[in-house]
Amino acid sequence: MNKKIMIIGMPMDLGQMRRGVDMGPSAIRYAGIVERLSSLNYEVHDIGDIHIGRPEISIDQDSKLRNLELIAEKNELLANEVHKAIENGAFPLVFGGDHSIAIGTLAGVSKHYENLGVIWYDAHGDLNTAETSPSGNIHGMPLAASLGLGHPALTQLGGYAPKIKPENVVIIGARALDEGEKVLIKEKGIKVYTMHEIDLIGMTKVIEETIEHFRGRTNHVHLSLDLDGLDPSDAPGVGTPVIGGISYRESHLAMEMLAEASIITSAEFVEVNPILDEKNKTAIAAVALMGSLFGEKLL
Ligand SMILES: NC(=[NH2+])NCCC[C@H](N)C(=O)O
Ligand SMILES: [Mn+2]
Ligand SMILES: [Mn+2]
Repeated sequence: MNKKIMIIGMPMDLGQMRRGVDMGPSAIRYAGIVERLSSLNYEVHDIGDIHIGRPEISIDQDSKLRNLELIAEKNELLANEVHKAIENGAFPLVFGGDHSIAIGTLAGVSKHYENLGVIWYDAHGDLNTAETSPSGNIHGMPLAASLGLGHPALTQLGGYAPKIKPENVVIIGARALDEGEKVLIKEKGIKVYTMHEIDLIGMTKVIEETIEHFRGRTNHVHLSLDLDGLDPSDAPGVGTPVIGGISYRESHLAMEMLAEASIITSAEFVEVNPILDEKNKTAIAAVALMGSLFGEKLL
């Protein structure tokens, strides 16, 4: 694994309606991420947070694409930082913020790799567009936008689209999909491990198959880990919890197996909301998972 890590905080909360997710990057830092990765002999650079400057009163109450312009503008800044990190030979590690930031992260990463793979670890598909979204919240749209579907302000971020191809995407942990998302998954043939498959074959097989899926296709895989992919009992500090999720243990194993395969070349950990959390439990879980992703072992 790349021994140089660039941490980028993205305190975005405009992609959804619940306050507090802008404090996610602080909560993750408070849980000791820099010390954790440094102790694994990484050279860790923390560039701090991208400036979001959220207005106190949401300007866009009834939109089908709430806060579109601001989200696009701020994600452009994130894309530039992610791009710079890779240019400097570092592994970009982004802390959210709501999941709309994946639009910026992927715009920065995919510039470098023609066949970027993506693991979308999430209770949700985040495959909505303005037409299919039940909420108008852009954090439910980043995977669609990165595939080139949706409003041009999102799909054309960085000046090109699409960022990724449907055959290079693997969704893990899905258990809450909107009707339009189900149609899209079938239409595009996106590989999805729902909770049903995880229960049935186990996380070991799910990750083995995922690694196998990327082998020969690409050497660069981005991990977009939404903490709501985990069960709310293990990660209560998220804005859109869904019961019946992946356990902390299964997630830990998944990260260890990905570390062993050394296929992950960029990552983001999103949707940590310390206001909704219990004693920073969700950020602490995120930090432990990152430890495993970067090769931490007990013995
Ligand atoms: N990144 C997330 N937590 N997304 C939740 C999305 C929920 C729902 N599918 C929506 O579009 O509003
Ligand atoms: Mn989610
Ligand atoms: Mn998500």
